[in-house]
Amino acid sequence: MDLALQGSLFDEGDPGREEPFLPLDGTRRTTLGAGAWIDVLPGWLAGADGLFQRLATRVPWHAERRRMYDRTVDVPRLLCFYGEDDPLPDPTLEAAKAALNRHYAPQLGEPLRTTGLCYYRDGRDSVAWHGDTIGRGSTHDTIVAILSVGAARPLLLRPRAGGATVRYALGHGDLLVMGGSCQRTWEHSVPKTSKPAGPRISVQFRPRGVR
Ligand SMILES: O=C(O)CCC(=O)C(=O)O
Ligand SMILES: [Fe+2]
Repeated sequence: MDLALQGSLFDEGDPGREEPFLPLDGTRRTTLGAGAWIDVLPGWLAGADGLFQRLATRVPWHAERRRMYDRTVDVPRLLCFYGEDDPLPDPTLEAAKAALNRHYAPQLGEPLRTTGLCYYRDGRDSVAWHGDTIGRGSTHDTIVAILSVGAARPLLLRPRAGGATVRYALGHGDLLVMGGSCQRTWEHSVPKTSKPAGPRISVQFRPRGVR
């Protein structure tokens, strides 16, 4: 049973209302090595049912196909990308970005500007091992902040140089921030699962020129 969808029956979500965010000085930082770190704040967004429901129904999700070697394959998740000048599809995302920037922009030296959305319909949807290395993530330290709503799915991280994989179960309303060299010295993935998994939406905030 999908608790996110079930909960949303009771919380229609008022788009004008800002859901409460926990203060970001409550994040717990884990140093991964090679200059990479992760900040985690479970339950950052309380009452995330409304946001899940609004994004699921109002975002113009689209499927993509990508060329892989000699064939074209379906990207196994739905996508929608908002550039830095695009209005976001929900005021709670504007509030999330503003809160992240109050906390992270001083240490990053620039604000998070773009918003990528991924919709994982069920356990067959996934993202393969990668770093966000299109653009400056391949050469410079940066920050990618992820707000996860809906069903819990594990986000895995592994060092490019080889070594143990670390696993974070990202639940409804949780925040995970990848920082430092994480995009170029580590990779991350959300693996497929054969266990029943409800829908999950991942919201990624990135600075200009990182993708
Ligand atoms: O699902 C997630 O939270 C991760 C998505 C991701 O890594 C990406 O879109 O680059
Ligand atoms: Fe990524």
